[in-house]
Amino acid sequence: MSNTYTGFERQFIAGEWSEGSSQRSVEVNNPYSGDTLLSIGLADRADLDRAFSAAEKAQVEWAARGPSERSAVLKRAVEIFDERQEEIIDWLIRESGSTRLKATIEWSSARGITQEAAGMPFRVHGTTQPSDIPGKENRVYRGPLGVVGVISPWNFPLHLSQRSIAPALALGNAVVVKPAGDTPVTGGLLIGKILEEAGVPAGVFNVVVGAGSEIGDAFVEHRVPRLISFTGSTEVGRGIGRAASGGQFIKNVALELGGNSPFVVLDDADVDQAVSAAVTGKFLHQGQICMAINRIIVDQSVYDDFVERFVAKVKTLQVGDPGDIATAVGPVINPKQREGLEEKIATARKEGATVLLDGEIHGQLVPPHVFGDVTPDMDISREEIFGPLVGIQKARDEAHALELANDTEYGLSSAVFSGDLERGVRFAQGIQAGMTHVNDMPVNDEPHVPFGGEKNSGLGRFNGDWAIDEFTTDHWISVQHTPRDYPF
Ligand SMILES: NC(=O)C1=CN([C@@H]2O[C@H](COP(=O)(O)OP(=O)(O)OC[C@H]3O[C@@H](n4cnc5c(N)ncnc54)[C@H](OP(=O)(O)O)[C@@H]3O)[C@@H](O)[C@H]2O)C=CC1
Ligand SMILES: O=C(O)c1ccc(O)c(O)c1
Repeated sequence: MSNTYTGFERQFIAGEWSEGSSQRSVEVNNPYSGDTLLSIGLADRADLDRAFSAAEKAQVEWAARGPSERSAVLKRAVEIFDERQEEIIDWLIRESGSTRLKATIEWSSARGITQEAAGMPFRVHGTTQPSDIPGKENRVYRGPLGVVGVISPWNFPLHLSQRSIAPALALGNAVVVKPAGDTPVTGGLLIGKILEEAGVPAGVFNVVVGAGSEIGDAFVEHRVPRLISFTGSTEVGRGIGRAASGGQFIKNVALELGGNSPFVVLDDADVDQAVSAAVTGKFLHQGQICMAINRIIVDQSVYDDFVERFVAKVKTLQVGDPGDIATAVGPVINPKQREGLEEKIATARKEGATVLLDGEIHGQLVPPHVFGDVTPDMDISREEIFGPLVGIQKARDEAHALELANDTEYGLSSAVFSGDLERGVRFAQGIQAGMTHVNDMPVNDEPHVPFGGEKNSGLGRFNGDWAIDEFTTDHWISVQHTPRDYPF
């Protein structure tokens, strides 16, 4: 393995590391120390055009390569993930404020989807279909879309880019990615270095670092991309969906948006196990996970016992330096997110929630806050928190717990604890969500199972066969073997 990667102050376009052409630049800061990690000149629309043109040109030859060739590049990328594990984890800690535990989980997730994608070139199947027309043979060819545009967020920047990039490339597409402004390295440029080292041809993979507000619309409305794969807020996702389907160049969208995950504890649950799952499912990455617990709903018969044990366990969490292996709760990503959490805390208090646990905020370190006697109409129940805060609601019975769980515009992940697994499954089937975990936390993702949401949590699914569906398309070709009789 060569020395650690350098030269992240540039765009990665057409296989070249080049200065951004925008007049604007962005400083990338360590959310914990405040240190400036790097400054990068942003991409402008001309850079964006160059990236999409390079991708469009390179994609044709890339798609024509045999499945083994495309697979080999992704297998090499997996080896590089292994060789550079500590370097990758260190960047996640410094750029996104990930604790060492979370950064290791994210490294593993991104490696895992890359490994899963390495097998995808051999899993693309066409079909033949019967025909009622004499002499006609119906063939359905499944092939790549062309160029895929990826827009990713700052919370799991490496994995939430790679889980679109790796399958798209494996299936013969080319990719242009726009990472979040807070995490241009782990959200895109680091992937560029890895894929460049792995042998991806020039132009097949491109990274444009630019403000969503400056090039976002141009990115989505561009003539070249056939799909926009977006992960981020529901608010921005709505606009992207409109622009992609309503612009001059219509294209598909895959939207993985906000969540409001309910964590339900039924009257026959193992309370100790439920408490352990709830603490990790809420406070991993300071709650900045789309699947993170957003509402805890506990049957009235075990409410007091759960609250006492939950608060006691949360008090033991170490808040501080994300590089310290003992730290459970690190910094939130930026001052804007911290200010939003301060507002949520004040609103919860004003709306009458009982403060069960709070603490002093220092810089971007927001200690866990727990509120009791929360009602479904409170802001802390209705909006995605995306931070280390949580409200606990009391359910009269199972039916009321399900009513509370579904009282949300979102439907991403969810969880239910019960001493009877099949009762838990029956309850899960009543939850309006893309994912539900029985006797586990809602924070789960595996590279071969469908990941995605319902309602305002988005459109589409990631991983495994679902990614193959997402990043390929069908072309029906009929072959008329014998002359056809026409009425005119
Ligand atoms: N479901 C999930 O996984 C996530 C949900 N969220 C939710 O979103 C909230 C805000 O987080 P935030 O990171 O600001 O999320 P955003 O949705 O604002 O940003 C996500 C990505 O979209 C880009 N973007 C922003 N505006 C546009 C646009 N008009 N066109 C194209 N791309 C655009 C951003 O670029 P840029 O960084 O340059 O603005 C970033 O790369 C969080 O508090 C949380 O509630 C956030 C992250 C992940
Ligand atoms: O959207 C998210 O926050 C998120 C985080 C981690 C994952 O593995 C994932 O699939 C999504």
